[in-house]
Amino acid sequence: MSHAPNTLSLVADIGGTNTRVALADGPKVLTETIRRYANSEFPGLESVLRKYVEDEGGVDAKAACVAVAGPVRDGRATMTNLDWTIDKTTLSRAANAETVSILNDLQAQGHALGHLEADKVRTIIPFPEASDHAAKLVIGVGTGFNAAPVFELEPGRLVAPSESGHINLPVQTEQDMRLAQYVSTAHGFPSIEDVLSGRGLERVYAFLGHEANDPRERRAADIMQACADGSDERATEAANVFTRMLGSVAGNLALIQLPFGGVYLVGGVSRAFAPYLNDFGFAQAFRDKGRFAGFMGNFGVAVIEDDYAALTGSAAHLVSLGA
Ligand SMILES: Nc1ncnc2c1ncn2[C@@H]1O[C@H](COP(=O)(O)OP(=O)(O)OP(=O)(O)O)[C@@H](O)[C@H]1O
Repeated sequence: MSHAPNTLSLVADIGGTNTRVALADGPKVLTETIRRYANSEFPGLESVLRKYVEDEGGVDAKAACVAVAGPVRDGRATMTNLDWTIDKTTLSRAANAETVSILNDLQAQGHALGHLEADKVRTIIPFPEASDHAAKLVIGVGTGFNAAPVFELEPGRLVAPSESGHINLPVQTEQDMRLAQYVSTAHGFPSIEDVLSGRGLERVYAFLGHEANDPRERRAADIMQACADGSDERATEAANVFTRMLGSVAGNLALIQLPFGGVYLVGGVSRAFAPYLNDFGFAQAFRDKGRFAGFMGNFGVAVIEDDYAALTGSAAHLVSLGA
């Protein structure tokens, strides 16, 4: 398929395992152009984008934006598990575009808010009245954990990046303390991401086995499947522990950023947990902030059930740059 020149932009979401690439018309991602590539099969971003252009039968993009699961500094991204150089020079060469931008993937998720289909936003805690300009907060739980506040300013939207998955796990109960110690013994430091991620859920399951003197291991997707069919009590308990920790951490981040416009959970693990958050105590843990428990009622919470939201956010960001 070939498109008219200089009307479309090229967007990509580089995750821990896969890169998704698409074309966008303004903030709208053209779903029929979305393609997914396994990172392990490519030496770098340039070759993935070249393959995409080839697969699409030629692309002439006026702008390009990539969302990267890793910190971005001075237009250069580094990834924890991937030896790719991602900078503006590489991107403009690969995409042959005038305007290029590199975002952290959670920044892209923040830029997607307001551009997603209504049926992709699942309310967990109802949203109280808020002004259109109220701050929002996106929290990503997938291969890793991260968060980004979203501010509506006069010149446009600001989504501030962070690396909040790497701060200490909060400890409130005796069990939290033992879980933090368990993670610390294995990894030297108990970070939020060590528990609140796909691998983290597997770790919580292993921790419960360690506590019960009955060690067993299961993959994250199997744990959620066992939760759904009620076939493994430990899986249900692991999902409960995970949900309460997620509520507690989301509440902490809400108190730091004051997102009166809402908290949005994104990522593959958030989507897998969406049907369980209410039953497993997310709201109670979110509000469990002592004398600020009532104040926590200011924040609504929703799950974004759209695997391509980072692509939409990248496209929306290019529009805001005037591309
Ligand atoms: N059904 C499921 N229940 C719970 N966790 C799951 C499920 N399916 C996948 N996961 C976990 O979700 C994580 C992947 O999350 P996500 O889909 O957000 O990927 P990502 O971080 O964007 O990167 P990539 O697409 O490259 O994997 C993995 O840790 C995996 O174990």
